[in-house]
Amino acid sequence: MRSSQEEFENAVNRVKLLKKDPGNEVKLKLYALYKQATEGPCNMPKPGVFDFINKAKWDAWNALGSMPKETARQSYVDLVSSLSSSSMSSSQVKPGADRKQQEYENLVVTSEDGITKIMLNRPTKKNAINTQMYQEIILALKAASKDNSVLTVLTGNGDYYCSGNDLTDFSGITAGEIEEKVKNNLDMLRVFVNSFIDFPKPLIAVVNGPAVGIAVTILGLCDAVYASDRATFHTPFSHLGLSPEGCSSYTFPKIMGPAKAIEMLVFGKKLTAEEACARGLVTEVFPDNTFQKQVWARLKAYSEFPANSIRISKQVIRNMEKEKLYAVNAEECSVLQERLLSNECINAAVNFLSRKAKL
Ligand SMILES: CCCCCCCCCCC/C=C/C(=O)SCCNC(=O)CCNC(=O)[C@H](O)C(C)(C)COP(=O)(O)OP(=O)(O)OC[C@H]1O[C@@H](n2cnc3c(N)ncnc32)[C@H](O)[C@@H]1OP(=O)(O)O
Repeated sequence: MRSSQEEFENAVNRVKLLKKDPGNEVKLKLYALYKQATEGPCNMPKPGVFDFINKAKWDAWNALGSMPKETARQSYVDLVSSLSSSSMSSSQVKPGADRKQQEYENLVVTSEDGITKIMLNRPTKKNAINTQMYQEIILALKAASKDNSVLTVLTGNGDYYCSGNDLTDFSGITAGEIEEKVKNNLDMLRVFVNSFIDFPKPLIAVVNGPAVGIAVTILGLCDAVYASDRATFHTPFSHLGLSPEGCSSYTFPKIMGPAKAIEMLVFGKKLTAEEACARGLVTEVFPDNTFQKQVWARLKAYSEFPANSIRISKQVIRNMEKEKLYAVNAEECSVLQERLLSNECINAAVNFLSRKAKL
C-alpha cells in the first residue's frame, strides 16, 4: 500500500521534470487522474460555460465517473512512465561502457569502478538544493539503487558540499499560493528523505566542504561520512524559524546523545569536521590537500568487496529501523508545515532574500 502511494508521489514529482510539454490533452488527463486519485469522483460544481479552462478540467475529471482511487493512481503512474521514457530517451546516452548516465540539470552522475557518484552541481549557489535538484536526487538514487554499482557516493562540486535548502524557493510567492506551495514541497521532501531511508546499498557522503541544513541532517541516514578538514556542519533551523528534518530529530540524539543533538539542531552550533567526527556524525576526517586522493582510494578498495554481501549486511543493519524512520520523517514534515507558514520563518526567508542576514 505504502509503496504504490510512494510510486504515485514519485510520478507527481517526475511530471515536473518532463523536458517536452506533453500537450493539453495529456495534461487534462493527468489532471483528471490526479484529482480522482487524491479526492475521488468529481465533487466540484460545474463551471460556467465561459470559464473554458476550468470547464475543460471539470469535464476531464467528471468523465472518470466512479473510477476507484487506486485505479486512478495506477493509471497516473503508467501515463507518467510512458511520458518520462519518451521525454528522456534523447538525453539518456553517453558512449562508454562504464560511464552510462542520464543527464541532469543540477547533478553530475557518473559510474566507474563499481561506484556511482552523485555530485551536486550548482557551485555558484554553494550547491543549494532547489526543487528540481530534490527531484533529480530522488531519481538518481532510484537509478543507483538498480544499477550494478557496489557503492553510491554523494558529494559536492566546488568549495561547498551543500548550503542546504534553496532559500529562494520562497521568492515570488503570493499570499494565496503559499499554503499549496508549502504542501507540495513537503510532499516532495518526504519522498526525498524516504529515498535515503530505502536506499539498499552502502551510501557514502564525501563532504568536500561546508554543509548546511538538510545537507547535514541527511548524513544521519548515510552509511559512512568522509569529510575534508575544511568542512563544517551547521543546522541553523532556529535562526530560520524552522525545525529539524531528514530524520535528524531521531538519528542525531541516537548518534551523539540528546544534549549534543540539541546543541546542533536547536541552538545551531556549527561544528568543525573534527568535532563532528568526535560526535560520531562523521566517520573520518582527511586533510583537505589529500582528501580526494585518500577518500577515493579507500572507496575503490571497498568497492572490490563482494557486492551482495555488503548490500545485504547494510540492509541487516538498517532495515530494522525503517518503519520508525518513515514515521519520524512524516512527523517532521508535518511540524515543518506549520513552521514554514510561521512569521518567524517567513521573516528569516525575507531577510535572506534581501541580503540583510548572513548566517
Ligand atoms: C514556500 C516554499 C517553501 C519551500 C521549502 C520547502 C522545503 C522544506 C525544507 C525546509 C528545511 C530546511 C532545510 C535547510 O536546509 S535550512 C538551511 C538553509 N540554508 C541556509 O540557511 C544557508 C544560506 N546561505 C548562507 O548563509 C550563505 O550563502 C553561505 C554561508 C552558505 C555562504 O556564504 P558566502 O558568503 O560564502 O557566499 P554567498 O552568500 O555569496 O553565496 C554565493 C551564492 O550562493 C547563494 N546561496 C548560498 N546558499 C544558498 C541557499 N541556501 N539558498 C539559495 N541561495 C544560496 C547566495 O545567495 C549567493 O548567490 P548570488 O551570487 O546570486 O548572490
